[in-house]
Amino acid sequence: MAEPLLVVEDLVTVFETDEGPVRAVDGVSFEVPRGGTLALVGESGCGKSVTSLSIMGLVPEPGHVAAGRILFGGRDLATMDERAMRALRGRRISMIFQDPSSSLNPVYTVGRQIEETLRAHLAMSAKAARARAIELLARVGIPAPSERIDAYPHQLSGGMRQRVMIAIALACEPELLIADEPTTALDVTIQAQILELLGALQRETGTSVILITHDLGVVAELADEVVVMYAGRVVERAQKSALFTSPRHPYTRGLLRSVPSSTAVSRAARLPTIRGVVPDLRALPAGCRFQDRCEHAAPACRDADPALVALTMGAAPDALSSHRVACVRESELASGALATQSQETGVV
Ligand SMILES: Nc1ncnc2c1ncn2[C@@H]1O[C@H](COP(=O)(O)OP(=O)(O)OP(=O)(O)O)[C@@H](O)[C@H]1O
Repeated sequence: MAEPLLVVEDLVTVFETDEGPVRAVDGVSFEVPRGGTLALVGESGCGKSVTSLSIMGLVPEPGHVAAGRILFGGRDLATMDERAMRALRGRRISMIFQDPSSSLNPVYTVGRQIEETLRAHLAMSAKAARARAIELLARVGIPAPSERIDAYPHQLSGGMRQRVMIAIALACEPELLIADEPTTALDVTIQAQILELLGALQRETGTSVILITHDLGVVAELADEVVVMYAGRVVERAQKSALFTSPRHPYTRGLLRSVPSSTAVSRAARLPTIRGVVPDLRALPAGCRFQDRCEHAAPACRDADPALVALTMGAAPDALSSHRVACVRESELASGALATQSQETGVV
């Protein structure tokens, strides 16, 4: 198998707060294949954004990467100094955020902002950068790009601003694009257009993508592999089709309970509400972090925080090595031993 572009290994990111340390990301591991799209999903506060900020070297104070490795092109980003990170950011790794209004500078034209990215990393002349910026605006579907290049962000719609952000992110043809809820701030028709654009650009450029989302419709549309996070940990990881057709962790089952199959996921399929609340990261229960919300919780679930392990039974052969789940009752659930209880009570 080809070497992955990015390997995140046992990543721990901690915020040192007045109430004590908060392990926002606690032993997270995954790989991003070249040209592939990995989705990070989970409820608000589970650590998706902190994971991506850790990769970018942008964890805000009082946070820091406390352990683990983030291997990219043979180098560990977790220990890289800020100067080296700055050379990578925007060049080899880019990020688009949820709200383009807060990422674009309101006092500069969009053209200037694209040109600055190009010139900072690619040693281009002003003239060449302007020509390339117009090309990029055209590529992301902005009409009349040679006029819009001189527009200020407030003169563009939200969807157009997000297209500009995508143009900036892809300006230097990065190997990895991190898209953090890229369509959440947009209305539904524009969301579909932006997703289509992201998919098309990815196919065209071969850029690897980490997609952070609450939206299972977005996952169904763009992801190859899915990492499900809960309270700072990965609870399940699988190829998209395996995850949608045979989710194994009770939390993933809960998230997907109203979703019949990957092909039938509607664009509006947001994460449904699961009873109970996410535990306070400063006062986690002993054992599995999901136990208080899990209908299958048993005394064994309090013994230890379950490790993420490859499935032992019932997985499609080609998914065996990649479908992993962190639940001590996984094989009972898979064998159907707990199915009756599940049918009686409704899943999670
Ligand atoms: N600046 C901060 N100070 C202290 N704790 C923080 C800070 N930022 C994040 N955290 C902690 O990290 C946890 C994970 O946050 P993160 O933003 O990664 O969640 P998320 O899954 O991306 O949520 P959302 O979908 O709402 O963006 C939070 O629940 C919080 O406990």
